[in-house]
Amino acid sequence: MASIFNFAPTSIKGPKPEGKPTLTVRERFSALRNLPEFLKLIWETSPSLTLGNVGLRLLRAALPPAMFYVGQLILDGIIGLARAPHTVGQPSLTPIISLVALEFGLAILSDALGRAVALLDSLLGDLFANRSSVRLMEHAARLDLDQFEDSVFYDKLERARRQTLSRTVLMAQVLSQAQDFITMALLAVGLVAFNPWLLLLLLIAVIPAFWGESHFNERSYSLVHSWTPERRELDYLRQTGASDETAKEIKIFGLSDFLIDRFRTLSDQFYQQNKSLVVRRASWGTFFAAIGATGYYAAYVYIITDAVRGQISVGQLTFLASSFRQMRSLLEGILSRFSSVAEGALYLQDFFDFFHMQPRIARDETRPVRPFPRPIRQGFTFDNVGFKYNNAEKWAIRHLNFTLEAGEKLALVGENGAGKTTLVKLLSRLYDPTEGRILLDGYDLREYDPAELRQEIGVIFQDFVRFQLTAGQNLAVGRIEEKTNQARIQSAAAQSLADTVVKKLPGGYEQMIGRRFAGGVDLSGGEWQKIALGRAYMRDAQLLILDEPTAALDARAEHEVFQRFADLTAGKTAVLISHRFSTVRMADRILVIEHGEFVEIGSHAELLARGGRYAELFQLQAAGYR
Ligand SMILES: Nc1ncnc2c1ncn2[C@@H]1O[C@H](COP(=O)(O)OP(=O)(O)OP(=O)(O)O)[C@@H](O)[C@H]1O
Repeated sequence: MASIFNFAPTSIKGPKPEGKPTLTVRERFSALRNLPEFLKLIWETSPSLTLGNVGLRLLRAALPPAMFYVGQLILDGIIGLARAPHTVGQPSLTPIISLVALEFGLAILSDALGRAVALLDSLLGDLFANRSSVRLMEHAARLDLDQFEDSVFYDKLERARRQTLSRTVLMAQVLSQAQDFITMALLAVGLVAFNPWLLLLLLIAVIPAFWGESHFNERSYSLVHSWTPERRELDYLRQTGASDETAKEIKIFGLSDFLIDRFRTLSDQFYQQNKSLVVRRASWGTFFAAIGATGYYAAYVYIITDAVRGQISVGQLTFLASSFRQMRSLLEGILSRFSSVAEGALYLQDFFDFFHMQPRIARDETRPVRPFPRPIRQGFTFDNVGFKYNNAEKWAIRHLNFTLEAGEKLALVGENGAGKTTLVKLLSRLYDPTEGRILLDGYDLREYDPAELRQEIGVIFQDFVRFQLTAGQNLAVGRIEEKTNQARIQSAAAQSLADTVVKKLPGGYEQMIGRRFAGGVDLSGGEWQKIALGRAYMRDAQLLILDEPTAALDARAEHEVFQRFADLTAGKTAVLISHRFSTVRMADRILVIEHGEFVEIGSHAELLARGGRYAELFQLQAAGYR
């Protein structure tokens, strides 16, 4: 992942090439195939709002030609009256007044419809954005942990996230496109009846503007696309530079200038590249618009000539001129919108790409799942297990063979980076082994439903999450279905010593903890750890895993926690990771790993007697206390 602390040669130094290689026209068109799926999503968001929106737009599409036609009738009527011989008597104005009233009615209707469509657009857009965000969160929750650890994934997630809001614009564009098409077709009927060549002239005149729009939209998409990692980094810098979690270290180490410089450099580079693009776009846009105007005025002169020669009436002249003007702007709008719709469809590709990513660790729907053993009889057997992280060169774990017996308390010992946490992640199927397999009661872990497996496992990681929630909710996350079960929350708190922490909080279990939200109270590292430990007791799991659960606890609290742990987990299987041998020695057996490989296993006494690696590490730590 791109990091601000990693100024590798890959970081941007000089100007970045502007985006990916240019997309071909075919690629641009083929992105349009995403539209039906997109429209389906809009429909599913709210069938009634979608129907209402389309219906009103259809009605509105027919209004401009109707109004122009009424305008023509009014003008011709007036001229007819003016030319009529006055001897016949006072001519009646009633038909003309009725026509004006009709045009007035149509004008009011058109305005009301426009506002109603805008209203429905915004309501539907809001619903769509909310629904997309929910789907995004749901889908992200299904994906595997290693997908989250991949920067390509983050880029996709980022692009999809940015899509949820801007897609509502695309929705309005697609619908407006259809509406304008209908208006244009109706106007074209009148124009073709007069002279089909004029329609052709109009089309040719707007093609350069269309091409220009389409070209620059594609360049702008490429620029934004290729800048995704840097934009993510910009967000990261903005967040890191000003957040409650980082303020302490940023002040102590005086990092703000460093972060701001990096932000400034990156944002300036993006600004410069974007500026050069928008300036070119504006210049070419002006030129192409002038070509469009030339076509329009050529046709206008042609129509005027016909009117002067008396081949068409003045009413027809205004009808044609208005139709022509309207068609030109409609056509320009349609064509330029077409390219932004095509651009939007390109972005949709990113949106759908994210949704098409599938987790690998999921229940195999084609095979019946093996029911989870209750109770576990034999335990978990590591059968030559090896694991390599994505994009990692070396094995994190290799050739691991041992059995975690049902009901035993196993401690994992090894130096930093030995592979202890990785082993635990494999046990809880956050990852699957790269080679070998893990058996539960003799069957591959993959044969069980991962969701059921995780229900039976309670893990507290060393980097547990400090949720900005109330104290009670922070405990309840261990079993969120029980969030209203106060008795259970309190009993879990008592077991993990978290009750002593909660007692001191002004709001007790209702107290918001963490500093992010109003009224929040922060806790010390050890106090947070007691709360996190409580999560393990909230869970009624058969296997409990504590990954350095006591590192931040004082000596007395640690001793007490483990005294209780032994009692509370009687009959359950437990795995403990700790660097403190006072804790480790309480386990039934201790597994020592080094560089991801098995070194030895046995009870504290056995391992000491053996005089191997464990004995050496133990003596080393004991010497420190002497
Ligand atoms: N998400 C990851 N992606 C790539 N490599 C990783 C990842 N997590 C851990 N590693 C690497 O895998 C190896 C084992 O890491 P692991 O976290 O299992 O060690 P550990 O024994 O728990 O260490 P510690 O005592 O420091 O917590 C290390 O070399 C580490 O750099």
